[in-house]
Amino acid sequence: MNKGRVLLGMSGGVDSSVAAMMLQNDGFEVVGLTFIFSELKGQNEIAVREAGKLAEEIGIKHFVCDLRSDFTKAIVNYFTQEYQNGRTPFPCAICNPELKFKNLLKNAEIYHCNYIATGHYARIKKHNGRQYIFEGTDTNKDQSFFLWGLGEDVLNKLILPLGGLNKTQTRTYANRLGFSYLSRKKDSLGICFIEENNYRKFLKSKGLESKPGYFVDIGGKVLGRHSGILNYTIGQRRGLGINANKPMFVSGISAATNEIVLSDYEDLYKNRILVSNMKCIDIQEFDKDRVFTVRIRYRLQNTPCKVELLQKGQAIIYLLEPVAMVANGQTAVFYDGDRVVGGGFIESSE
Ligand SMILES: Nc1ncnc2c1ncn2[C@@H]1O[C@H](COP(=O)(O)OP(=O)(O)OP(=O)(O)O)[C@@H](O)[C@H]1O
Repeated sequence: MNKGRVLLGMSGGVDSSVAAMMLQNDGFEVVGLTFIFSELKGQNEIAVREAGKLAEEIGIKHFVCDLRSDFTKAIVNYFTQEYQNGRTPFPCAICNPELKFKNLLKNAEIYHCNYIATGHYARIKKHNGRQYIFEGTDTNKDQSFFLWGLGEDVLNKLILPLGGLNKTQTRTYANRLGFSYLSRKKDSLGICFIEENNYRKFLKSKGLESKPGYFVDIGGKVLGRHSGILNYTIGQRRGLGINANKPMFVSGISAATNEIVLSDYEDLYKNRILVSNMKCIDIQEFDKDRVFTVRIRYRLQNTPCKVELLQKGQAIIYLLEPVAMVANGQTAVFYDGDRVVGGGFIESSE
């Protein structure tokens, strides 16, 4: 049975490769598309070559789309700017809606595909008649956190074949179909456009200077010298080079004064977070008395909260239990159980 044509984002990795085979076995005509996002040469060549190889082996068409100049403008510039402003960027939250999925939709028209697909570990389901992202069933691998910015234009066409699998099942699937070389591939880690995950070296290569300044305590008292705000992250304890008689943590970064605020761990706990650029499927859901949960980093647990919408896409999150490690520039993603209801970018916290 032919279920229609689906355009699948193929990175050459095991997840999108298995997604291709699952879709094909499910009766879809699969068309593969590999984006070239970054200037990381070796990585692009591997992605294009590996995806092309699999496409040939399973008999599907495969195309390549060069997005390097858009990626530099939208993602690399945002990334460096955020660090310069003392914030901690989260590039996937911009890349997914603005580049990856937008261009999957655009190319789906070009290649006459009815659907789009990726190998993300998340599910798509209807709730009150509208499509939403839900957590993947494998909580360890769940990638719903990366997909909060997708609108209904994307969700109405998107298929996520791996949402109900765990990573072992994905590898077993590849093995079973005779693609054991795929099952041995390592997971991609860190930021895809940065070599060896060394973001400091990357920022330096983009001309960002580390300007030394002062470590201060919460009251503004000078505690020592730091090597430049680019070199520190919220919650950091190691490598501060401070002689204090108790553990000290980075609790604030100020680009305006070029200061890093150090404090006790308890001072990292926040009760309120201001977010901007909120996106959601149904704004009516955000009744300020309703309890959601919020996640403020990929690997952190969800915390119960209430959300008050403000003007111009801003909102205040009232955390029902205080949370540590809140970094400006990162994303806050709201859940109702395992359903993603929306998200936004963290502006400040107290
Ligand atoms: N360069 C790319 N071109 C097209 N699609 C991509 C590309 N990179 C990632 N994707 C799509 O986004 C999904 C999630 O990307 P992510 O970077 O998280 O990869 P991953 O979990 O390592 O998956 P994979 O094993 O397929 O590389 C991939 O499964 C794939 O469908």
